[in-house]
Amino acid sequence: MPSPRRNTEGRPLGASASSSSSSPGSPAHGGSGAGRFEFQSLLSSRAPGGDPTCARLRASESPVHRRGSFPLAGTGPSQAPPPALPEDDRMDLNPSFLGIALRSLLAIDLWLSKKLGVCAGENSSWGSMRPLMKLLEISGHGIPWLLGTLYGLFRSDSWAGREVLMNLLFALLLDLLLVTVIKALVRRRRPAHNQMDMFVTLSVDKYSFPSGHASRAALMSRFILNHLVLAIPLRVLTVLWTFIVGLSRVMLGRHNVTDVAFGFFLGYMQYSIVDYCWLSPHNAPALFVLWNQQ
Ligand SMILES: CC(C)=CCC/C(C)=C/COP(=O)(O)O
Repeated sequence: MPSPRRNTEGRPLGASASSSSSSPGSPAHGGSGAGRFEFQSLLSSRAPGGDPTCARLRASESPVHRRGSFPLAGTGPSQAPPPALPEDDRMDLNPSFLGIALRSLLAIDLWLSKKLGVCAGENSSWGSMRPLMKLLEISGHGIPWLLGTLYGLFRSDSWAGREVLMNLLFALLLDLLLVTVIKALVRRRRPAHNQMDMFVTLSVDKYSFPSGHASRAALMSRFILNHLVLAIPLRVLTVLWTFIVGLSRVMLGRHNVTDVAFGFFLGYMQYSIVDYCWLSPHNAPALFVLWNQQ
């Protein structure tokens, strides 16, 4: 006997409305899976050979329309519930272009990140490059940057140097704070192929969005380019380092591409904040009091 056609959740088509209206992925439920169905329905209504009349009918039968024309089952005892529709058809709801664009971007992001994660494990295709990638990881880690800045600050014997280093410290702390807050709010898990063997992490570092290394690298390179007088090759090297640190995050499997892209954007913007709030002995004398007493 031929088996019945099944929907994306594995239920037979034509299952009753009540059995699906409370499922997490159903539009009526408003669960996270709703967009998935919208995405699929858009594809199916545009498939070659698809019936455009059918697509129009589906739109007019969506719960959004139905809600306006007659109440949901169970809300009015005297009215008959709407006729049960095949479940796939009920999923075809006002596809939002923003939702589709975001979901498509996410799908490309996951696919590309997996493809680029060639150093995610020792047995990965570029597994032998893993130690080099981990070296890059340390070069963009918060601890060496914080320790180096503090060391420079206490060793510096010029006011100009102290001012720059004080702002560098402020930049690093601001970055740490913003990345922590965003990671805790977004809570995007690291890619499944990542091995959690990172050097000194905070509890939010189980999350991947945004990449702290990418934001720090972008912030540091903008800071360095603006406050250090460097020869052109060193300036090029600084920018190159930023991009390589970002790429290494994806190659190590630590991040998806969008985590790194947003990290770069965040670090770039953070520098603008630091520049705007530039600390000096004039506007923040308390921070420089230690040296005033010497
Ligand atoms: C413990 C300190 C001071 C910083 C944590 C640095 C860190 C582990 C950031 C995570 O970076 P990704 O988000 O790029 O993995």
